[in-house]
Amino acid sequence: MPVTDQAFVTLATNDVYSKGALVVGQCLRQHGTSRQTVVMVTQQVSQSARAALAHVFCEVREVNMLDSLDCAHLNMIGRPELGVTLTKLCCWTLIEYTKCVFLDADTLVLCNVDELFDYDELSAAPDPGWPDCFNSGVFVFRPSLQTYDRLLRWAEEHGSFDGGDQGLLNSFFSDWATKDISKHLPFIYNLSTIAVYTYLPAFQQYGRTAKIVHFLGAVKPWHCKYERQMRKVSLGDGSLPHPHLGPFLSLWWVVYCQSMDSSFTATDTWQEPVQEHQKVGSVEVTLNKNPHYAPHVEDPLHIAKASTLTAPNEMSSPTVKLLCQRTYPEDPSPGDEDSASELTPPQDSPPSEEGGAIESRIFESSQSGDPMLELSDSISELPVHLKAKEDDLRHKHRWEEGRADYLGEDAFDNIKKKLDRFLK
Ligand SMILES: O=c1ccn([C@@H]2O[C@H](COP(=O)(O)OP(=O)(O)O[C@H]3O[C@H](CO)[C@@H](O)[C@H](O)[C@H]3O)[C@@H](O)[C@H]2O)c(=O)[nH]1
Ligand SMILES: [Mn+2]
Repeated sequence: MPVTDQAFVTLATNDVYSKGALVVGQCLRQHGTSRQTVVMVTQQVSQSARAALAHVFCEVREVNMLDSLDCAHLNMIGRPELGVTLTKLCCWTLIEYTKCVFLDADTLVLCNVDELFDYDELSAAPDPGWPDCFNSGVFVFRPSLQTYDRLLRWAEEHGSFDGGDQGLLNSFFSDWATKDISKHLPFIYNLSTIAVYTYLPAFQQYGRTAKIVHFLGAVKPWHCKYERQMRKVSLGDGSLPHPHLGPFLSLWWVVYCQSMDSSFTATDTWQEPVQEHQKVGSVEVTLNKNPHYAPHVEDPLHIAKASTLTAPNEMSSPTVKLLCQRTYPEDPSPGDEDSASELTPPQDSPPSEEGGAIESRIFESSQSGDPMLELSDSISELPVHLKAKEDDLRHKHRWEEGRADYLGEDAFDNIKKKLDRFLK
C-alpha cells in the first residue's frame, strides 16, 4: 500500500545534478518504495530535464534557489559551487508530508530503504571527515514551516561553517553527536565513497552490507566516461577514481541509462505532466503531478493554508545572503527548443558511448555554471597535456579535502619520491 504522507526527497539546481536526481528516483522505484518521491528543482533546470524527472518521480517541485555566497568557507573545502546547497533547506517546506528522507542527488540506493522512516528528525549518519558531525547527504526530517523559518534565521545570524548546508545543519542540530544515539543512522545508509580509500579494510569487511552509496566530493559518476556496450566506466584517461569504486560507478551508469531509456519507451502515451502553481507564503511552488506514477495525494496544496513563512528575499545578512530568484518559468512557447515534445528520440539513433543520443538531447542545455564541473565534464576531450593539468588539479582538490589516496598516488613511497625530486 502506498504511504501518501511520507516521501523521499532530493534536489537538483541545474541539469547536471538532474542526472544524479534521475538515478535516485529510478533506484527508489526499482526497489519498490511504498513512499512518495519528490525532486525539488530550481528555475535553472530546463523543461526537458524536468520532463525526464517527472517520468521517474511522483512530484517535481520548483523551489527558490538559496545561496550562501560564502566564498571564504567554500574555498576552504575547495568546493565554490556548494553555496547553492542551502536550497536543500526548502525540503522543510514540504509540509503535506509528515516525515521525509532527504537523499543527495549523488547517492545510489542499492535496495529498499523504507525502514529509514522508522527514524525521527534529525537522524543522519556520521560524516567520514569529522564523525562528530553528521553528513547531510542522507537525513530523516519532519517538514515544518516553523523549522524552515528558524533555519533561515539561523543562516542569517550564524552563517554556515563550511558555506554549505552541512555546516549550517550541524550547528542547528548541534546535539546530534551526543544526545540520542537512536538518531545516528548506520554508516551503510550513507557509505561515502571517500571511506573506500580512507579505510579500505573496513570497506572490505562491511562494504557488501551497504544500502546507500554516496559519491561525496568533487568527482561525480556523471563526470566519468561510460562505454555502454562494454559497460565500462572510467575517467577520460581510462583510469578510475579508485579501483574499488568501479562496480558502484558501473551500476550508477546502468541505472542512468535505464532511466533515460524508460523515459521514452512509451512515447505514444507520454503526456506532459500537469503543472500546478501554488503560492506558499512568499514561496511559489510548481507541482508537476505525473499522471503515470504519482500515487493519489488528497490535497497536496493544503500547504498554502498553513503558511507562516518569512520571505527569504526580505532577509539580508553580511554572512549569508539568501538569493531569491524568479520561482517558475513561463510556459514554454510553441517551438521552444526546451519543450518536452521535442524530446522524442529518433527511433534509429544508435546508443552513443556516454549514455546514448537520448541523454545528449535531454541534457544538451546542461550548464552547471561551474568551471570545475564543466572542466570535468569535458575531460575526455582534453588534449593530453591539459589532462595532466586537470589530473593535478583534481589531485590537489582531493588532497586539500583530506581525501588523500594513501594506498595509491599518495602512498608514502610516492610522496617520498616526489620529495626527493623536489629536494634534489
Ligand atoms: O550545483 C549544485 C550543487 C549541489 N546540488 C545539490 O546539493 C547536493 C549536495 O552537493 P554535493 O555535490 O552532493 O555535495 P557533497 O560532495 O556530497 O558534499 C558535502 O557537503 C555539501 C555542502 O555542505 C552537503 O550538501 C553534502 O550533503 C555533503 O555530503 C547535491 O547532491 C545536489 O542534490 C545541486 O543541486 N546543485
Ligand atoms: Mn553529495
